[in-house]
Amino acid sequence: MTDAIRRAAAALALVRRAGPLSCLAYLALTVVQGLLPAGTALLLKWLLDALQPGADGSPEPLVAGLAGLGVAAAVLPNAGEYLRARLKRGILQVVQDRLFGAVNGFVGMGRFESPAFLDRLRLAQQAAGSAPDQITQSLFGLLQQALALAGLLGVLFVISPVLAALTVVAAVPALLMQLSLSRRRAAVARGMSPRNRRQLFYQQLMLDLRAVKEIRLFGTGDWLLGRMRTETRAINAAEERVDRRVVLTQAPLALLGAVIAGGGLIWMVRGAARGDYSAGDVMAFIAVMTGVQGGLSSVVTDIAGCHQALLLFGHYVDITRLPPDLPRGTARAGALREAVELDDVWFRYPGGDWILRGVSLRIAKGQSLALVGLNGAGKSTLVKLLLRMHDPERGAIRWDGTDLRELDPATLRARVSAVFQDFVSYDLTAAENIGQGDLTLLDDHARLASAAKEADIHDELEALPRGYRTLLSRSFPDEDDPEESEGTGVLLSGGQWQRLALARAMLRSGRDLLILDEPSAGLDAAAEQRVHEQLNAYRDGATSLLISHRLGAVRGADRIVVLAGGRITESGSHAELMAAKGEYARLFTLQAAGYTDAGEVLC
Ligand SMILES: Nc1ncnc2c1ncn2[C@@H]1O[C@H](COP(=O)(O)OP(=O)(O)OP(=O)(O)O)[C@@H](O)[C@H]1O
Repeated sequence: MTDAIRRAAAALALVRRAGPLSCLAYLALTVVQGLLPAGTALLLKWLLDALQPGADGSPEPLVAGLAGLGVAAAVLPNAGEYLRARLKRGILQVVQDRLFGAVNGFVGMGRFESPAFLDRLRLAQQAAGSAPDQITQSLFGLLQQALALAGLLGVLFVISPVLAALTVVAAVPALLMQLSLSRRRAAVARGMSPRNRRQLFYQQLMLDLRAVKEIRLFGTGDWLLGRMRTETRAINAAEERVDRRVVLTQAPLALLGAVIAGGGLIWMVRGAARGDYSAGDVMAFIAVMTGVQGGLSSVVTDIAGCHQALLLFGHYVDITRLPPDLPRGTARAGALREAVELDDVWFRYPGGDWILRGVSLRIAKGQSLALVGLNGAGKSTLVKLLLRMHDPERGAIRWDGTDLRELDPATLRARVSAVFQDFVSYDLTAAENIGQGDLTLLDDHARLASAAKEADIHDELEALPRGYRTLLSRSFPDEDDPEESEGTGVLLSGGQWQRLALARAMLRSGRDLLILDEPSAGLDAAAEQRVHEQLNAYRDGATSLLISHRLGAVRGADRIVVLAGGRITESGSHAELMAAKGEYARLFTLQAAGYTDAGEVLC
């Protein structure tokens, strides 16, 4: 209950923040609308009593009053709808800002790799879009209905206290039933969240340009459609079960209401025949009963809607109030003076086996270090730890002797530049794609072009239809030319994207540490050679970590380390490792033999 109050308070605070004036106006409208039914019933009773033979007083003012209330009843809902829509837009803006602000505030990436968290995030996103409006509507609706009911029950109480009491008592089971149903609905929404996300995944996959080719070639479209249908059917079946329960429980409750209303009318008519009630009383009773029945069912629906929205809204509130995923240090990472060191680092993903089992490694300032190892050895994981996307479970990583956990992560990351193996191809212009590396240089064409030159992609970008302003996507119309229905965007090749990602890293040149995770994957032989020449020149004297399966590219590094079985198993220069005849020498010889054989065949 306290949770519900806390969430309702949070939702109302949001509504007030989204539009204080609209909120006040909506409240005033709600109160006036709430008082309308009782006012109408009273005026009706007085009018009928005034029309009785021998009654004194003129009916005209009462007719005018009734007409006035009729106009108000017709006009006010429209004004209310306008205010509600206005509030809804404001609320949406605030909640989206807060939700995505909270998500962007996570230090690491562990939460994004947790299915349970992703389910909560989806529910929070859903709640952010609809719950505050639903809560406002149902809370204000409740206020309006409560006022209307209080007024109507007051009128009914004056006519017959017994009928008033019976009507209130009959509402209690309906209320309890609705609360239990809304709890069930929220549980279904929670239970269906993984299915909803999978359904969305299949939908997006079928629409994703990157997936279209494989789907066509492998003929997996119908299979994906079938999977999407299975999820949709399961979601529908769960919702259908709740809906059926709603209908089955509501029918007897409606019958109970009808019995009370019908019985009450018989009672009133008989009473009127005995002269206990006036014609105005009977008329007012009919108006009151109609209003009370409708009002009670609205109250019950509003409470249920509000309860359900509050349960859903809980996910939003929880996400926006989550504690930091990783402790956030406050010390500023200074310019690297000596080394970045991994000291007996152990790491595993939640529920998994150890990936790193006591890795100790020193990347000295000015040193170019290469890290090699088989697929799945943990090289990219080590990079994630260096950038503090995760914390080691045991051991520590130190930046000039300071544990990364003590550093402000933003200042640490500002000192590093990196190309990830799974870099992102943004649906943005070429300039913006490079500019993601340093947003302060987004409009500095000279710097963007110089980074592109270092990554050997400048000429190709310059040759695009709009040069650096060309949109690198076929998913959106060009913002500069929205009328062009065919779109003016261009798609780059895999190797061109790879070099663009490298340019993004190069824009951050001059940082203290450069991390290159497979920077030449997908490049043609000539481009690979040019890129590595550039990189070698760039890495000379700079502190860098290069990960590559192309051992020809790593041989020039000052030091090469081999990661195997979660540990550093070999370390030295290319010549030293070859002389040691260990795993590195085996892999290098294997690769070199492949080239030699090819050469021999060609010759
Ligand atoms: N988010 C994750 N959750 C669970 N396991 C993961 C996650 N990311 C990676 N792994 C696992 O950790 C291991 C190391 O993966 P990692 O990507 O670090 O290897 P790698 O050495 O970079 O491999 P490759 O040479 O193929 O790029 C793999 O077994 C992988 O399945």
